[in-house]
Formats: sequence, structure tokens, C-alpha cells
Amino acid sequence: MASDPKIHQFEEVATHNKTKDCWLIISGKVNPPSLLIHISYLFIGVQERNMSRLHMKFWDTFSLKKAKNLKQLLWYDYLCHEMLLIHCHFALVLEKNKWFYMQVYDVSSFMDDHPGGDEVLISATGKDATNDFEDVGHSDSAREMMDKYYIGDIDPSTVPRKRAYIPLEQPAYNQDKTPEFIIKILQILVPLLILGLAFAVRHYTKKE
Ligand code: HEM
Repeated sequence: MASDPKIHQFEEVATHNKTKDCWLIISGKVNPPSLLIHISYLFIGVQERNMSRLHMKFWDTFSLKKAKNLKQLLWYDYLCHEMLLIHCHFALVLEKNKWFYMQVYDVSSFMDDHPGGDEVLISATGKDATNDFEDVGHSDSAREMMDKYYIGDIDPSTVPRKRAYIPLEQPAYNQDKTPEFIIKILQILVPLLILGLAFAVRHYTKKE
């Protein structure tokens, strides 16, 4: 591990994107299993009022031993549920807003030795590479190696938010020039012309 880990700005980290100077941003603190556990507490422990493991723990510690009467027991029970609810809520809010710190790794000295090659590492610079890292399914020993390259955390406020998808502007659709429009006009004009012609023919033949 680097001797003096510090808080880095995202912009600064993104500039280290070469073979000889490569920094990666990988978050190790929030992973899908931990998020799943939070959500399961929310549904099993709180909503359904079934006791999740954590709830059982709270219940054992606070309720059974300390409650002197039924009212207190029920109050402790209520507190257990509320604590879980708050816990789950904060976990989800933190995850959603990326308030968990992401770690920065200087892998410049590892480029030649990385079993996946140096190109993948360079392509993972300038962004949160957590998903890229996780998608490969790195082993535990690979995760342990990371400590060696850790140089600090990212200031979460400097991480750009995911860009909203802005659909490309379509060129204005000029209905008048399409063949369908001309066909529609003809569908009205042709019967009118035939009708006019019929009247004209009748008019002249009558005179004769
Ligand atoms: C500090 C960061 C990293 C370390 C220490 C690291 C370490 C390793 C190690 C030890 C392996 C061998 C397989 C294993 O033990 O899992 C490996 C394989 C690999 N890594 Fe990384 N890696 C890092 C970051 C990344 C990133 C960000 C990517 C993707 C963009 C990546 C892509 C790969 C690929 C494609 C393989 C080859 C997998 C295979 O052939 O099965 N690695 N890495």
C-alpha cells in the first residue's frame, strides 16, 4: 500500500491514463451482495414483520432481557423495526448518491504483469471501473493484490454524474413533400376532376 493515501479529485485521476502512468478507480466498499442484504432486511425484516437475522439479534439484546412488561416489549419491538428501516433507507440513499468512497489504484508498475493485459487497464481509466473489474470475476488473490497499488480515495463530489440520455434531434419532418401526402391530395382531386368533367360533358351535350 502507498505510504500516504489521500483524497483525489476525479479530474486529476483521469489524467493518469497511459501505460507508464495508469490510475484506476475501483469501489470496493459497496458490492452487490451487501446491497442485496440491505434490501432483504427491508422486505423480510420490516415489511413482512418476519424476523430477519438482524432483527432477531436486536430482539435478543434489547427486548427479552430488558423489557419489564408487555408495553415495553412492544416498544422495543417497534424500535427494532424502525432501526432496520432507517438502516436500509440510509444504505440505499448512500448507494444511490455514490457517497461511499471509491478507491484509487496506481497500477503503473503492474501493467506488464497484469494477466488480462495492459490495454484493458488503460481502457478502464477516467471512469468508475468497478463494473469492469467485477465483470471479469477477479479472484480473491487478485483482490488482495490491490492493497499494494492503493493510493487513496476519490472525493465523491468530484465524480461526474451519469450523463442523462439526450435523444438526437430529428430533422423537422416536412409532411408536404412526402409521396403519401401527394397521393392523399390526388385521392381528393381526382374524383373532383372526374365529377367536374362529368358536369361539363353533361352541360355541353344538353345544349347540343
Ligand atoms: C488493481 C486492479 C487490478 C488487479 C490487481 C488485477 C489483477 C488481476 C489478476 C491477478 C488476474 C488473474 C486472474 C485472477 O486472479 O483473477 C487478472 C485477470 C484479468 N483482469 Fe485484472 N486486475 C485489476 C484490474 C482490472 C480491470 C480494471 C480490468 C478490466 C477492465 C481487468 C481485467 C482483467 C482481465 C480481462 C483478466 C483476464 C481474465 C481471464 O483471462 O480469465 N483487471 N487481473
